[in-house]
Amino acid sequence: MGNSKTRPILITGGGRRIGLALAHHFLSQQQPIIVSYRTLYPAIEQLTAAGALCIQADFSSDEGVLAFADIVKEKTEGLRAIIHNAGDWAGEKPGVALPDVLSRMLQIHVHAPYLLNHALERLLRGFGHAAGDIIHFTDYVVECGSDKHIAYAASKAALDNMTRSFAKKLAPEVKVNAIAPALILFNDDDDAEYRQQALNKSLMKIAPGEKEIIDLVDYLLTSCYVTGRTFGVDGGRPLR
Ligand SMILES: NC(=O)C1=CN([C@@H]2O[C@H](COP(=O)(O)OP(=O)(O)OC[C@H]3O[C@@H](n4cnc5c(N)ncnc54)[C@H](OP(=O)(O)O)[C@@H]3O)[C@@H](O)[C@H]2O)C=CC1
Ligand SMILES: Nc1nc2c(c(=O)[nH]1)N=C([C@H](O)[C@@H](O)CO)CN2
Repeated sequence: MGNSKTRPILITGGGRRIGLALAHHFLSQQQPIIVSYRTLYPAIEQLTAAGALCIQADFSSDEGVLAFADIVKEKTEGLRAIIHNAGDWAGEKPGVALPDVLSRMLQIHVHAPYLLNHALERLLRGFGHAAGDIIHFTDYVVECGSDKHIAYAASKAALDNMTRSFAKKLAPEVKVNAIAPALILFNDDDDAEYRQQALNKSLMKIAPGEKEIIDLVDYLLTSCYVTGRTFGVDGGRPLR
């Protein structure tokens, strides 16, 4: 049976930022990866050249999610882990229809992980105790809500709850955990005022970057016991 190093890790949304950093991290460890991407960035071509299996997928419809799952099942007999990184930070804004925001947030943060976990469960099982992992990327706002990203926070809260449901369903072969970040990375269009305000919201007052997430993912993958848990990576923001 495939050992953990031969079974690929699936990363959704691996074309940029945290997903891309995770992809490079695992490639540097000779860990095979499968990456879903929506936009064909040059980084995707670089990952392909480095040996990653990159599959184009748009999760904005259930059909797109399931079609991606079918391709994954054609390409591999097993998976070491699924890392649900793909996400969309949309707020309620004038001119944007509320049903569209809610539907978009639920689609990427709930429909996609829910359908992929069910469709790919077979690939995670059959390799022994705690031999498979699912990691959901939620958000610190699951704890406290967000007045400007209501649908986003609600969708991430649903994903947080699914962490415990899938942990019950898949144990002990597969562990299921969530990582709940607060500010990790700024976006390029974040201006200086926003950046200072955001930094001041945590005790640690930094945007730590992707390594903070990578190190926790590595820990979760090495554990044989931790499941059904959410790990805040938030710089002490709840204590502010
Ligand atoms: N960055 C941060 O500070 C924080 C991040 N998080 C969470 O961590 C995860 C990674 O964050 P970050 O790297 O900043 O994310 P980004 O927003 O930079 O990238 C998200 C990725 O998801 C992909 N994606 C979005 N919607 C879809 C879709 N409908 N179908 C397919 N792919 C899609 C994007 O593809 P494309 O590039 O083609 O659009 C992109 O590759 C996310 O789940 C996020 O919610 C949580 C809190 C803080
Ligand atoms: N898909 C994304 N989700 C989130 C992002 C992002 O850039 N892409 N950014 C954040 C913010 O950093 C927020 O945590 C700051 O308080 C949240 N989610």
